[in-house]
Amino acid sequence: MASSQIIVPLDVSTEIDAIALIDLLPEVTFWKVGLELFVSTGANILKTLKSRQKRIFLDLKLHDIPNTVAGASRAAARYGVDLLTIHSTCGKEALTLAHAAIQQGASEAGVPPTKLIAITVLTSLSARQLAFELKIPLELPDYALQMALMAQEAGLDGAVCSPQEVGQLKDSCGKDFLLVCPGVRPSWADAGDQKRSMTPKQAIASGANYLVIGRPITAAKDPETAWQRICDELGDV
Ligand SMILES: O=c1ccn([C@@H]2O[C@H](COP(=O)(O)O)[C@@H](O)[C@H]2O)c(=O)[nH]1
Repeated sequence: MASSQIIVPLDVSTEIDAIALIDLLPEVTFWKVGLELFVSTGANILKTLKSRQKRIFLDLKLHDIPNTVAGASRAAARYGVDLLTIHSTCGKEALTLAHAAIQQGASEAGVPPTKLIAITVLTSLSARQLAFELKIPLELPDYALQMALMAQEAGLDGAVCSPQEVGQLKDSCGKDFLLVCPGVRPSWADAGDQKRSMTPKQAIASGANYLVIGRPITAAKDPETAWQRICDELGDV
């Protein structure tokens, strides 16, 4: 296990706060830019991260009709980001077009193609919510698997899932299908709004390629110590 498998979200609303976090945690090599920061400040932060040789997960969770997600994916790929998210519930046609648009955007910009990964079931949802609020009749792990398989058939590079489903998805989708797990919580951290958590060590042992760990680090009294504690706990997994 390398600390390079941990992605830390920049869930702040100003560029100043984002840069303060990046400076505070120089050992973090992979940062996530999500909706709060991107909507608040635009794409400038991507240039800042690139100028510091950081890897970028652009977590925009695209969800729209095929033509629109394709346009947005093409535009995102031109930034040369490493990962981009789209909701699997856009459907297979939208996923396929978005994936093709990324190849086009990347080749126009002369950058390596962004890996497009599909959100299966948000880690903030419980099995009960999936059944009673979203009216999905499948059991949650089976639904997450079906979403991942559809994304794989559409040519996507991977999926986002909770650590609780990652083992089953890895077995079914194979080792080359990238699995990124948010909803990761060390035993000493609050779950907050995450409903299907596991510890970092359990998530990696179950097959996650990358872990997204935010508040246990960024909202800690001492983020550097929290980061180091997580790296130490992962040790030799
Ligand atoms: O299913 C998902 C997809 C994305 N996320 C994002 O990951 C981080 C998690 O942050 P924590 O502070 O560790 O809870 C956050 O940016 C989410 O937008 C997710 O949690 N679940």
